[in-house]
Amino acid sequence: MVKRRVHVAAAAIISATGKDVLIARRPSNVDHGGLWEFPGGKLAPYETGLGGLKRELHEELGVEIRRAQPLIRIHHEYPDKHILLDVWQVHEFAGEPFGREGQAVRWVPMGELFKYPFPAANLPILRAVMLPTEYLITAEESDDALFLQRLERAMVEDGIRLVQLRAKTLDEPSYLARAEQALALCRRYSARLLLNGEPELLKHVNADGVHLTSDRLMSLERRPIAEGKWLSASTHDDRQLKQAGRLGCDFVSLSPLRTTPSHPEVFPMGWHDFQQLVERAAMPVFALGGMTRHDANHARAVGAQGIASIRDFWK
Ligand SMILES: Nc1nc2c([nH]c(=O)n2[C@@H]2O[C@H](COP(=O)(O)OP(=O)(O)OP(=O)(O)O)[C@@H](O)[C@H]2O)c(=O)[nH]1
Ligand SMILES: [Mg+2]
Repeated sequence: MVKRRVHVAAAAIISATGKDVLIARRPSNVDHGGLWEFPGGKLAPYETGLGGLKRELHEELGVEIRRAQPLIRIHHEYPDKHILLDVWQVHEFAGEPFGREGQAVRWVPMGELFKYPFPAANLPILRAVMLPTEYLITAEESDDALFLQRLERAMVEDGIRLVQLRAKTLDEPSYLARAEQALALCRRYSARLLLNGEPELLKHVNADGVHLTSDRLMSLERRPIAEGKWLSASTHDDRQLKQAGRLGCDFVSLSPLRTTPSHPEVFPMGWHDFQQLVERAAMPVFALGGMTRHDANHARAVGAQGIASIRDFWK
């Protein structure tokens, strides 16, 4: 059977406070009826993603998009069709959204999205909505006080809300002690903290998740931590991205985009190859390797969640 290919544009509409997202319930008589969704619909052959989305949001909700940014593109195989979900984050709109087709419409705090039943293709979208555009990877720092001072600066001045504690030069007791302190600081700023290392570290420090090295990623047969915690991993190629998909990683970094002083011997992939890899990834992907905040918009334009960096946030 040759499957139908359907291109759908959908919107994660963000409230003015930045805290809530608008979802709608699909009528019971259609495909995936009764499930919740991000408003949108099928594109006509002549439409672009954003063009079609503007029409759909007008038809379904009575709103006009003022400012939108690509969020994530998902390819998903349903039994009867191949679907491309082209999802945009809408930051500004005109009009008061209501269910013009009689559908229920609701503003939901981002952290509560997981409580609603969505179609199977939507899981990566939920993750993307909850994740920020910037992922801070901490630098090696021998002094705990200086470490905490730099981490706090990044949260206060750069607005960092997602942190990976990478400290390869510390032994385990020192790492765990630093992790406790970093976690307390992250909690004050509502930032999430992932531990870089073995999944078992979570038994000692109740952080938000774990980041796996690519070697560790490839050695695992199943997701090593519960669904309630975030699982991320370092990836460098298609094979590792596929493995991340199999394990159910919530997001990954993909590197090296550019050459960096830390890995001068590694050949960089550049934006073209990066875009091709991201297009087939099953989860949000952060671009890593010589990235700065100035690259974030471009990273989003080629399908990434945003950028990950050590140096740009560590001052
Ligand atoms: N709009 C939307 N569709 C989704 C989402 N997730 C998902 O799997 N889909 C699927 O993508 C397809 C979109 O179709 P749709 O019913 O919204 O299309 P439409 O607004 O153009 O309606 P129509 O074809 O009935 O006129 C459906 O098969 C739907 O189940 C989502 O979050 N939002
Ligand atoms: Mg629709």
